[in-house]
Formats: sequence, C-alpha cells, structure tokens
Amino acid sequence: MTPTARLSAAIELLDTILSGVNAERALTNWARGNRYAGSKDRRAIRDYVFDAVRCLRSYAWLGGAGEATPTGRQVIIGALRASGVDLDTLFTGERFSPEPLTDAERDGVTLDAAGRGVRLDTPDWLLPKFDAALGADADAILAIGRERSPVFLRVNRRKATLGHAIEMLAEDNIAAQPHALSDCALIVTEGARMVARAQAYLTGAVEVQDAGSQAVINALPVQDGQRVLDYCAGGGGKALALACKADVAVTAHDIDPTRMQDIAPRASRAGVTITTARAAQLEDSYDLIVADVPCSGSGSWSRAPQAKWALTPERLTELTELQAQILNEIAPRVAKGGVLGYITCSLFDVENSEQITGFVARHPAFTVETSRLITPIEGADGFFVCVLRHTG
Ligand SMILES: C[S@@+](CC[C@H](N)C(=O)[O-])C[C@H]1O[C@@H](n2cnc3c(N)ncnc32)[C@H](O)[C@@H]1O
Repeated sequence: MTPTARLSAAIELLDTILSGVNAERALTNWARGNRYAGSKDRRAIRDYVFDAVRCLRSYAWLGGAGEATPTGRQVIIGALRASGVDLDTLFTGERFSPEPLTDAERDGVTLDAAGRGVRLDTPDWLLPKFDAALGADADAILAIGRERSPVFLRVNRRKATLGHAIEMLAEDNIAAQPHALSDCALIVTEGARMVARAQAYLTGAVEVQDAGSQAVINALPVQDGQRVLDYCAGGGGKALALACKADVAVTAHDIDPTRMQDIAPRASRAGVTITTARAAQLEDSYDLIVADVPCSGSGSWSRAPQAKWALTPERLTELTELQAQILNEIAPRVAKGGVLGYITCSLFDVENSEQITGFVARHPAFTVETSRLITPIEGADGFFVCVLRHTG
C-alpha cells in the first residue's frame, strides 16, 4: 500500500470506530476484508488509528471539528497537522489517496484557543478527578497519556537472570534494559513487535507485563508456603507474577472463567503451577488474597485509549460499587493474620483511597499496612496497591 492509501484506510477505520465499534474489532475486520494489506501496512494503519484515538480531542480540534464529534478525515487531518506534515502532499485525490483539502480544511487551526481538556485529550468531567489525585503532576501525567506506551517484560527468575534474559533477547534482535520500577522489569527499546516469536518468550524466560503491574506485585508480602488466591485473575498476569516470585500455591478465580483460558499455557511456559477454580471450589481461607478489581483503567489509558472516551459518571459509579462488593465477598476468606491486596490500574481516589476508607470502616478487623499510587511519571502504567492485614 502507498503511504496515502494507508491514510485512507485509517480514515475509514476511524469513521467506524467513531460510530461506536471497538478499535481492535474494527482493525481485525478491516484486515480480513483487505487481504492485500501486508503486515507493515497493518502495523502502520494500526499506529495511525491508536495514536488518533489517544489524541482524539486535540486532533479533532486541529482538524477543524472544534468540540463537535469529528469525522475520521478531520481526525487524520488534525493528526498530520500536529506532526507538522504538509497536508497537500498527502491529500492529493490520486488513486487510493484521500480527496484534496477544501479551503476550509486548509485553514490552519491551532490549539491556542482550545481548553485544557482538548489540549490534554481528556474528557472535561474527569479533569477534577485527575487534579484531586495527582495535584501538580496532573498535566504532566495526562500529557504522557497522549503518547504510545512502551513494551515491558518481566524476567522469570525461575528461568533466567536479568542479564541472561537480555542476552537471549539480543539473539533475536530485541534490545531491552532494566527498568527502575521492578527488579524483574525490562523495557524493550528495539524490536518490541518480535517478542512473541523470541526464544526468551517461548521458553518462559520472559513474560509480557507492564512494569507498574510488576511493581504492585512486589508491594505484596509474598512468602514461600502461602496459600494465595487471585480472585479477579483474568488472563493471569498477576497470578503468574505471584507464582514466579515465591513457592506459593496460587489459585486463580474469575467471575468469567473463559477469561482464564490462557493461564494454563502461560503457566506451563513459565514452569509454574496455577490452579483455576470456580467460586464453589474456593477454600474457606487464604494467607493472601489479591483483588485486581475491574476499574476505569485510567492509569493505562495510553494502552487502551478508547476506554477514556467511553467512561461515563454512571459507569464509574457502577465500577466503584462492584469494587466494594468484591472486597466484601473476599474479606471473610482472608485468614487471620493474612493479607488482602487491593489493586486497580486507576488513578482516581474514588476507586483507590476512598474505596479503602470505606472497606476499613465496614471491616474493622483489617488495617492498612501500606498503600502506593504508581503514576505514569514513573515510566509505566499507573496502578494503586493497598496491603490490608487481617489483624482481627
Ligand atoms: C483488571 S481485570 C484482571 C486482570 C488480571 N488480574 C491480570 O493481571 O491480568 C479484572 C477481572 O475481574 C473480573 N471480575 C469482574 N467482576 C468480578 C467479580 N464479581 N468477581 C470476580 N472477578 C470479577 C473480570 O472478569 C476481569 O477479568
């Protein structure tokens, strides 16, 4: 595909996404219907689309849509204008290229008159929540959310040292270096797209996991011999990190067991055992219960940018109610002297500190041992982790 044909494809895809279709699904359907597109084309189009969704408000503004719902064409015009490209060289109207610019589209819009939410690509109603949680760092953190996230790996200490993992990755032309957020974390600096085919990955020496996600596991008091329950296990990212960290018996549970289908192959690659269980099969008590609860995801919106535009006040309330309900469900299963680890990938107080205040008021047998908010300023996704000890 020519560069301008890729632009036309991105415009078409953004129109589909702006009509409410999930971005991943739209990209998959598009690839199925356009088999002539090679892997480089698909990657370039994917980058256009995700960059545009991340910066939707500012690109829409720069594309001339103002505060109105934009078209895909306006968003791509805004994206190219933001990067300083000469638009007339791309919007030529030649075969497969977007139509030439109209006079109105050529009118150079800037962000000078745009509000803070437009400039920071954030819904206005969420700005006070970010300000309350992040204070003076709010704008810098929201600006990071406009950028692509790096790929991180967790070195599986059962299979490799950090140095050995770096060497193995280098043999497959992947460059990686240690990251300060976790002593097992590597940030991939070159060749990220080849990780899934690399020997280091296929042999379980490394697993893909955000460095912030690794740091929250490091904040938990994991010790050999513990019975550990990962109550909201999903694909098992945290469960795997727990099982690789110490000789613990990890049980994974999720309200939707189909979400756990990758856990067995991932655990086998990592050389660890994780038992999956339905609610009725759970033990009465565990030494450590991890609740990586469903949340707004506001700490990881640069990775999943559509979510920031989809969140509504009503949905946020539903999520906080569900978080409280999950905490209530698991509290009775924490052994006396044991720990409940509450985790979100949200930056909002209402899902983090306020959730903990409410929980401790309802369950006075628990005391807060530590709590930490990791923000994207530390170089990875934002997470909150709170260690609650059952001292009852
Ligand atoms: C943030 S995701 C978990 C991510 C996972 N821990 C990881 O590290 O890969 C939250 C998970 O909670 C599950 N969930 C939602 N409501 C639940 C409930 N009431 N009880 C248990 N799990 C629930 C969802 O299906 C989802 O997989």
